[in-house]
Amino acid sequence: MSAPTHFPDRPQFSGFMKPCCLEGEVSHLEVHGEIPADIDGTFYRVMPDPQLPPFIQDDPWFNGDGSISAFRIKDGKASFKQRYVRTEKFSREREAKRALLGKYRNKYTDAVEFKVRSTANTNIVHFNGKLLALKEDAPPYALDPDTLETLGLHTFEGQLPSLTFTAHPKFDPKTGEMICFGYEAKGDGTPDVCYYRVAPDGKFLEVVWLVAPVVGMIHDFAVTENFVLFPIMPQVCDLERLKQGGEHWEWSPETPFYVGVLPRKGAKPEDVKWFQYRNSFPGHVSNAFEDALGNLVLDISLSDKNVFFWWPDAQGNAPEPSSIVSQLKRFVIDPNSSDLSLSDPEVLQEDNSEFYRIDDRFSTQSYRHCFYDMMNPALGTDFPAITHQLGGGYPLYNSLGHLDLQTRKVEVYFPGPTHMVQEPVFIPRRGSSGEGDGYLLALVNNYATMSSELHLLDTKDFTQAKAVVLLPVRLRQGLHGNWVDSDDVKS
Ligand SMILES: C=Cc1ccc(O)c(OC)c1
Ligand SMILES: [Fe+2]
Repeated sequence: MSAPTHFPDRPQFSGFMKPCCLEGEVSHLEVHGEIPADIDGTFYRVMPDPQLPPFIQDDPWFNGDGSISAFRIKDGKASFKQRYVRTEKFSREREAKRALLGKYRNKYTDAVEFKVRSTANTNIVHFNGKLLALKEDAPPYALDPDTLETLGLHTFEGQLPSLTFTAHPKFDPKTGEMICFGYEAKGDGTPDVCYYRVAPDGKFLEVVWLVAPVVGMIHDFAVTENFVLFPIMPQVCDLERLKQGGEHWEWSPETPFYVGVLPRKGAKPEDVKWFQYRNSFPGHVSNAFEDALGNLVLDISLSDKNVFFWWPDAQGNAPEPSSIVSQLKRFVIDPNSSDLSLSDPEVLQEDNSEFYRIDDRFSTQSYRHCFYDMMNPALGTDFPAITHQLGGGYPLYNSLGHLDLQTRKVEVYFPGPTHMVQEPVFIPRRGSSGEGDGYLLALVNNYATMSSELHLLDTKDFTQAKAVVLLPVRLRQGLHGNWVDSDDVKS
């Protein structure tokens, strides 16, 4: 197998999606407008960014090496640092000067044998003094929050019982506990789900092993005060297909959307209930909580179509990417019900939206404010001017939304006609405990300058930016990130 010397001429490697391959620091970023003086912390985010050209055909965006960006904000100023996670894959490929890892989550296509295949490219969370770089097929990699240096694979001093760790752990704001799971937890193609809770000091509190009704992707999940919910996408894995060098995932139009419901504490494996709804694609969770009647309220992105269109069904069918719409929907689930079919959810917001973020101090609790990415072409995006630079392989969003779940009013921030937004983070206003009172910060792709920007909004004045911070470089589309306040680091 000869190693390619350049990235392929495909949308996911072109235009704004051309790999960046950059590590470094900028000590003073250019600020337009004003960064409020009370903001003091770091915005960490991760993007898949292949260090070397893949040797397999049409490698999806999701298979790139995890590159961590850290934006430090203090005293109205912003600095920037970026470093790759030194995964086993990254380090061995750097040494070999060529790609060695094959297809997304298919070890049978690798050029060498890996102990851990993680690309650490999906989320970056702060826990117990460390950053954890997450990919749902492996344990976390731990990083130093200041230097972004990789400390190594993190198995919680050997307590981690699962081969896998979700990219979407949840944090209980009252207890500081981290609630997690892994799926395909006993290896590729296994239906085993491992649920676990970790105390703020890193000690495992509880482990429960479950068996899922289908080996499907469980990308995000939801937690309430007394329950956890596991939404399974109808993207299914088959070990024989993997062994033949095929894709890890295949869209299954016959498979329902399952939601597993398990008591959060003290559950036995047989306590899990698998509710089901008609075939649809569950995306990211906004939040979940228990209502006055003890029902579980699950606010989640839902699409009628296969959002991961690059993994088609067995016949090769996939939707036209521009036809895919996801909406924020609300399922109400009675955990004691013996009827396992879910009623139609309520549409909370009509727009095509994803990447919901909340005031995390209200995670697992009843909440009022939801912030998100949305796509509304009528806002004025100049598509003819930017289409050749968009790249592709993922849905795009041109604006930020704020939904008030009490009044159902929506506010929209449109960053400009040549811009697309990445996932935002919410920053509480210092000294204020009011839900949603603070700032929203998002990385923005500017296709006119072919560089990246941070846009900072005050949630009290949502429709215009308080500050726009310019980066001298382009950061390609990323996944998830989190705000780590300086207060949270000290305590
Ligand atoms: C957005 C979802 C998602 C799901 C699985 C992945 O491996 C991933 O990698 C970046 C992203
Ligand atoms: Fe995600």
